[in-house]
Amino acid sequence: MKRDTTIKNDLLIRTLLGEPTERTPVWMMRQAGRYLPEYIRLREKYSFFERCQNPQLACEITLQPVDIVGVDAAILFSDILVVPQAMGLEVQLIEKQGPLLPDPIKTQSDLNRIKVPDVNDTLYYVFDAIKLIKQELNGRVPLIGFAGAPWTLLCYMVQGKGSKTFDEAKGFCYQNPGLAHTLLQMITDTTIRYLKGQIAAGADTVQIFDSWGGLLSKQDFETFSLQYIRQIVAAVKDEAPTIVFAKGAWSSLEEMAATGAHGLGIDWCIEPAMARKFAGAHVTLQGNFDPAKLLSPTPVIRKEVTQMLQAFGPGRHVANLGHGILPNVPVDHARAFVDTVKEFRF
Ligand SMILES: Cc1c2[nH]c(c1CCC(=O)O)Cc1[nH]c(c(CCC(=O)O)c1C)Cc1[nH]c(c(CCC(=O)O)c1C)Cc1[nH]c(c(C)c1CCC(=O)O)C2
Repeated sequence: MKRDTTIKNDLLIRTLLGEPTERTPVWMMRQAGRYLPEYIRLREKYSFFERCQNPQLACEITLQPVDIVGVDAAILFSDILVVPQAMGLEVQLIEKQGPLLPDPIKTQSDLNRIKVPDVNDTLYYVFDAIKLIKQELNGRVPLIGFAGAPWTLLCYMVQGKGSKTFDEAKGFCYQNPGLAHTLLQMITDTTIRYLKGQIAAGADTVQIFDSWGGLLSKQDFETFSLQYIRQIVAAVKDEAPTIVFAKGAWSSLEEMAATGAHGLGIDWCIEPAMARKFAGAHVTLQGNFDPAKLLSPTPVIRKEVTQMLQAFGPGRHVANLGHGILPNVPVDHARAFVDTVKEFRF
């Protein structure tokens, strides 16, 4: 495994690899953007995909939470939906509504419109951003690269927009399993190339976001999600520490640990002790503070974060939220979360 030995604060990498650390590392999913006034100002000037495609802007946004909140890792500013875009689908981001894919995949002829692209032709801007970010980070903290899990990307590529249930996407899988598996394999092949490209450009670790994994039964999670995640983890885990976050899919923690991933993200609906029992001793757990709890008064945040750290116990834990930070969280509440972890010792 390639390892950047110039990183001064490498708590995250050491924790993912199961090495001893002085304290628990901390970062927050979706930490770049949304709740930061410095980000919102940039949003007024540039469209979302302009922010993703311009390496200078992506770099500036990636560094904001490191400078402002003091997290132990940077996560690349981009989006999981740049992959469907690179495969040939149009993706728009509508202010206050979220993603819109005007021509979603419904039939075989829709599938013929997309391809497994050369990532160097289509996603070069992400690799350029990573190179610039690594330079600007100058070894302060590691850089996390990421991609959406094939199942979560299928949800958007078929449904065409966000949804609480993704019932059209699920209906597509149950009515046309052959098409669904062709699409999932195309996304998987693209994602493997994409994550390898991110690691080659300098990402120190990568996370696979399966935000909608919890919509599937345990059996369907294996069929439509985990068998593809397994391929991705197998392809990248020897190049960089790999984290799998499948929100709500706690009933498959044992199977996810068996993929060989270094870290598993969990949400706040499962207790740390239970997650540890399912996942076993040889994987790092990441999570699992309820993002809405960051709306509590800061003394409550401090007390509950301390309880969370004690519940996970020392070692093999990366403190994080159980899902992305909410846009309406005051910055000092995010800072209270981070500071509590950084001050805590077992
Ligand atoms: C499902 C999903 C998406 N994108 C992502 C996921 C998986 C994680 C999760 O479940 O939260 C992942 C993502 N999206 C973004 C990042 C950047 C890095 C980070 O800070 O973690 C990451 C890791 C930026 C973004 N991606 C998006 C924004 C907000 C739009 C804006 O700032 O104009 C940001 C900062 C847009 C986006 N992109 C997506 C949605 C549903 C939306 C709209 C709603 C929202 O704000 O989350 C798809």
